[in-house]
Amino acid sequence: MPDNFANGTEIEVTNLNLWYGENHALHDISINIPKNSVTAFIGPSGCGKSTFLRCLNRMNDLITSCRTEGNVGINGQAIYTKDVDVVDLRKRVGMVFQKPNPFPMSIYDNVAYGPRIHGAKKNAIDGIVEDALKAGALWGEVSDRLNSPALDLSGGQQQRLCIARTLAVKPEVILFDEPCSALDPISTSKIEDLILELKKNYTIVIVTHNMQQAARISDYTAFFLLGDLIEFGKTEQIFESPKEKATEDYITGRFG
Ligand SMILES: Nc1ncnc2c1ncn2[C@@H]1O[C@H](COP(=O)(O)OP(=O)(O)OP(=O)(O)O)[C@@H](O)[C@H]1O
Repeated sequence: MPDNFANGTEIEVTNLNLWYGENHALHDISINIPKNSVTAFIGPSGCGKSTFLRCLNRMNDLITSCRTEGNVGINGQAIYTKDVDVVDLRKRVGMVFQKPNPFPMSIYDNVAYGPRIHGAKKNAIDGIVEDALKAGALWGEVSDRLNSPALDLSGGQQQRLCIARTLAVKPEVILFDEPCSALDPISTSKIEDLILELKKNYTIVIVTHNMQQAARISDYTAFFLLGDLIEFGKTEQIFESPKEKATEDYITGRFG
């Protein structure tokens, strides 16, 4: 497993196991995820990609049947210890979901929401909103209608708004759970360009069903199968010379 990344390690996972009730859904996962890179999680439906992604900001805590063992460190800080403030953790490790989910409020208020909760000064909010919308590649399309309802935006614009909303609280990591699966090809391409831009400043982890997308935008790829992490490496290596037969079978379309 590569662990001497050019920019260092951002996320360190050691022997992570997860159960939903009796269902042992993740088996002893260990992986180091590099800083300032895009890492893609691929694998057939139900293999645990989204479950594992949600472990990285303790989103599974919200599921009562779910139990986790093992360690996850973000920038050297363990996140499964008792003293961790999960609200602060989710600010550090933001998440963008499959379906754009803006709040039913204005474009401005969507982006201002997080900074306000986290105590940003009133006179700083305008600047934060503008910067986040610019970084989310949406400013040019909405700067003259910041007070319009976010739900009036197109699906692709809503997804970029959700990214801007995540950026507004200055995360270290952004988790994307199939962010383009509800979008058309043009909106998808805008989000992919944005992800490539964002990796300069953030560590990105993306779950995708779309192998072309993984090949286009990720630096590293992890292949999961039935709750196991089968193989992890540079994307080029995983797609061109996988070490495991199961990886090869999956990427060549023999199953999944
Ligand atoms: N909230 C939940 N409660 C109980 N079991 C769950 C829950 N979410 C997922 N699972 C189970 O955990 C396993 C992994 O599911 P998960 O959604 O993480 O897989 P996935 O690889 O992301 O799938 P897909 O590509 O279809 O989204 C599956 O057996 C699934 O049924």
